[in-house]
Amino acid sequence: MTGACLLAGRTAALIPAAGSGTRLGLGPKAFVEVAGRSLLARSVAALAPLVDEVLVALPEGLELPEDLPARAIVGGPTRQESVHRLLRATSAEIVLVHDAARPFLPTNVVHALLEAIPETGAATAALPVADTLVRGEGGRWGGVVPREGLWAVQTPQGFRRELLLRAHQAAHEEGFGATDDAGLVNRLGVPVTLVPGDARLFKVTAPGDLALAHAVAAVWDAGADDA
Ligand SMILES: Nc1ccn([C@@H]2O[C@H](COP(=O)(O)OP(=O)(O)OP(=O)(O)O)[C@@H](O)[C@H]2O)c(=O)n1
Ligand SMILES: C[C@](O)(CO)[C@H](O)COP(=O)(O)O
Repeated sequence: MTGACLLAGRTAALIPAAGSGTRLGLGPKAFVEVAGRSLLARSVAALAPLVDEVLVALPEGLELPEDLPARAIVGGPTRQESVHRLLRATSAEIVLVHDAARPFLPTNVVHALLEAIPETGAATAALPVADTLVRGEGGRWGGVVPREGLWAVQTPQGFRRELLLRAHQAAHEEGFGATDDAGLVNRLGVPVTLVPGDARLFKVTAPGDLALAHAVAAVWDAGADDA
């Protein structure tokens, strides 16, 4: 439990995996396989050795494969609600929230995140934006958005559980929706530390991402996470 030892208290990995995978179009996405292993199995395998427990939110009616070292709960209608339920299902002091849909998680990113959490109680993996950004207006170039200072946010995201639970409860009561958990915490006025992510941590979202995932798996599965 190398990573967990950096922090006092128990650490849990919370994996929202209850999505329907509409954009990918192959059924519940967490169960889609890349080179013989599901996205969920890959995410669980990356985190289990680094934390005290792994909790997974699944679509209603689906079960966790027996060989995965994790505990399952039923997820909610949105990613935010799935994470809220996961938070209420653990008593760990530190939580790492990681999309099942990001199957290639390098160990060094988890270690960097665990080291960063004590600073403010919240940290996320993210990458500086490297492409030119433009606003699209009716399918046409609507003007450049300066990319200086812009980061693309990934998971995992790490928090003191009490802080993230407070952020989720506030959002829930106010009917506020966000696309990630760090955004909910920052909304409370708490700074979120940005930790360098990794290009291989891309989210499998659309069919084209699956081809990329197969290519990464060929290298990843041969040489662990320093591929
Ligand atoms: N109600 C939901 C929706 C999403 N997720 C999870 O949140 C992560 C990121 O979501 P996304 O990539 O959008 O997955 P889906 O919701 O399955 O995709 P889509 O929007 O194409 O249906 C995924 O691991 C997904 O399983 C979840 O736990 N509960
Ligand atoms: C949480 C996330 O992966 C960070 O980039 C992202 O916001 C999830 O977005 P989605 O539209 O729910 O896939």
